[in-house]
Amino acid sequence: MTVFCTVPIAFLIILYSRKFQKKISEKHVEAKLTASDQIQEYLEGIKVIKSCGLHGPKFTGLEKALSLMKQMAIKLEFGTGVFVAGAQIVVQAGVGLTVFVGTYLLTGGKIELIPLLMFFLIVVRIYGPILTELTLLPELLYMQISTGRMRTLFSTPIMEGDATREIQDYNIDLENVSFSYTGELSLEEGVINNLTLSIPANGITALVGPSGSGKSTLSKLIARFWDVDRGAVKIGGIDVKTLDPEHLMSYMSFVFQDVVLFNDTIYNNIRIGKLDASEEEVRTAAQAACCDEFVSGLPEGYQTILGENGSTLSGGERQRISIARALLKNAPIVLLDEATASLDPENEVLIQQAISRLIQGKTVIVIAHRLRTIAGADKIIVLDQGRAVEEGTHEELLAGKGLYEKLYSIQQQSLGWSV
Ligand SMILES: Nc1ncnc2c1ncn2[C@@H]1O[C@H](COP(=O)(O)OP(=O)(O)OP(=O)(O)O)[C@@H](O)[C@H]1O
Repeated sequence: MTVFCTVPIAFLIILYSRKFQKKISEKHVEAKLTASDQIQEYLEGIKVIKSCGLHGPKFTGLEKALSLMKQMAIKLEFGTGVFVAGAQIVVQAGVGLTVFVGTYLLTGGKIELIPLLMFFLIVVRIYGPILTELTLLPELLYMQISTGRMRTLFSTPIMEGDATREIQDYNIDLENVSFSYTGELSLEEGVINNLTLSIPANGITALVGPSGSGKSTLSKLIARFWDVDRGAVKIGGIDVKTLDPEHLMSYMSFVFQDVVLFNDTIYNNIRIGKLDASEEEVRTAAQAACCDEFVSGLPEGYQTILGENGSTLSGGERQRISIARALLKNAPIVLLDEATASLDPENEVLIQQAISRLIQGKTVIVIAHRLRTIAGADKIIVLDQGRAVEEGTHEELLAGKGLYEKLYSIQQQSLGWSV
């Protein structure tokens, strides 16, 4: 009798558990597909950002969200691992306990063999979907959160501002600027903290400081890659928040370490600096940036198609192309992120020559890593944990015996610190 009751119940449970399992898998696949579509869309957005580094950073708020998503992914991956391992232990212990109790009851004559086997079958069948669900639960949760964030991200209005207001002078002032990548300043120390400083027009201002002190972030806030959380960045007295990012960009050239090159001809890669430039202008810029010689040596010359992000060129050559672009653009403000990677002496000399042509008569902000290269700067600002801790010329700062002097001595001793 017991067998007759147990068998149909067992079949019903098996059937139901299969449906249940299938439902979970379908839900999982659906979530995964939605996420991958969004990721695809997101990556497209990132490509836009990269190109906007040259033309206009309207979408660079996306980059901020990317880093948030990265941090979240790391935390969730870790959490998922711990959770899944815990869930597996609990479920497997449950199966073990069932077998133990069943065997005990069988040997005590309190249950027959066939109902027991049926019971085991049911247990195994039920535990399967439970385990699957527990395993997938964190992943589903993760996808729900990340798709939610992506939705917010894509619905974020792009930066706007006046596209006609002319900047008359290029003094740059930061007034009590605070910024954090998470946008949660009240909860944590920002990357830039209540920073007030001024960068004079028509001179070279170097930003120095230990790694992570906020040099790159500061230069990108000036270019309105991101909006400050508190305070204001002003150029010629105009708050950059009120300016259209693309319009603001027309006043700036960038020579960053991570040069963005497109899978296009060298000619077109340089011309991005000024889309209506004539062939002669492109060549002149390339010559001034010490590119002409190596480009002319290539079988296809300026029509050589660069691989993905210029992978066919050396680091120094890529950088010189980005300088040619900046020279062609001829913007009054130049933001320069000095290369940290060691270049061979020949490339280093050529790059220095190209840079000195680029910065002539401009308002220049150099993010300096090797202090000896900025000893001649008009003003050096030393950052530490997002605060300006010292300001002055090279000589003044050395005499001050503060952080600059310390960093300089360390570099002099060639200990290889990146500052
Ligand atoms: N896109 C980002 N998302 C989140 N955090 C970031 C991002 N970019 C930089 N940070 C963080 O902000 C802090 C300041 O970074 P930043 O690159 O401005 O420093 P830096 O002084 O230029 O450093 P380095 O000399 O190493 O280039 C660091 O802690 C860094 O990890």
